[in-house]
Amino acid sequence: MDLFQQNQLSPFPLDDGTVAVLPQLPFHLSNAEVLARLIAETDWRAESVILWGKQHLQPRLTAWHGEAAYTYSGLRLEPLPFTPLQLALKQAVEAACGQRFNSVLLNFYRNERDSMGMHSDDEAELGPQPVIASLSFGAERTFILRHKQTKQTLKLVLKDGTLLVMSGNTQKHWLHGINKSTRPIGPRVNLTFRFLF
Ligand SMILES: O=C(O)CCC(=O)C(=O)O
Ligand SMILES: [Fe+2]
Repeated sequence: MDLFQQNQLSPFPLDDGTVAVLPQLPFHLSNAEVLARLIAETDWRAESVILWGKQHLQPRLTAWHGEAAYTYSGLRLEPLPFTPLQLALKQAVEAACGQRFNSVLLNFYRNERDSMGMHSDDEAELGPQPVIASLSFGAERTFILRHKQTKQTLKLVLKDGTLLVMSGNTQKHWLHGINKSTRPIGPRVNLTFRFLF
């Protein structure tokens, strides 16, 4: 293996989309310290969303930080300013993927019962080819990608410190999500950095 490739994103083979993975984002703090600080310092919210006309509590906690409000599933999230830790993580992610971001959605999966339903991040304010940089800390969870037409399903285990970047037509042709599990799973925090136009 070429040692110089270890700090670079590697493409994950995918039809009709572009996904790349970096197993460990270079950062000056340990993954454990980042996880502990994100859990303790974030103003976590249990948000309700409207699905098929009914109000549901999301099966995870969230926070929205950055420069613009975000609207999805009938929910309008007013942004909080970036914290110093979030800004440092944003800079590390920007350096790794050569893209700028102005917002971040934080997701806190408290245990195996927390999840995220299959969706595309395809809101108009993300532009026609959104670049979404997803950074994970804590327990491993399986990230599922499902093609909207062919139903091809791919699974990727997202480990502590992993950066996954979706770009190109990924949101147009693929859904993604995180399933619940029957096996006990510890806490995980995921940050999805986005650019809102
Ligand atoms: O937790 C994850 O890995 C997925 C997060 C996600 O898809 C999102 O925030 O839109
Ligand atoms: Fe997403």
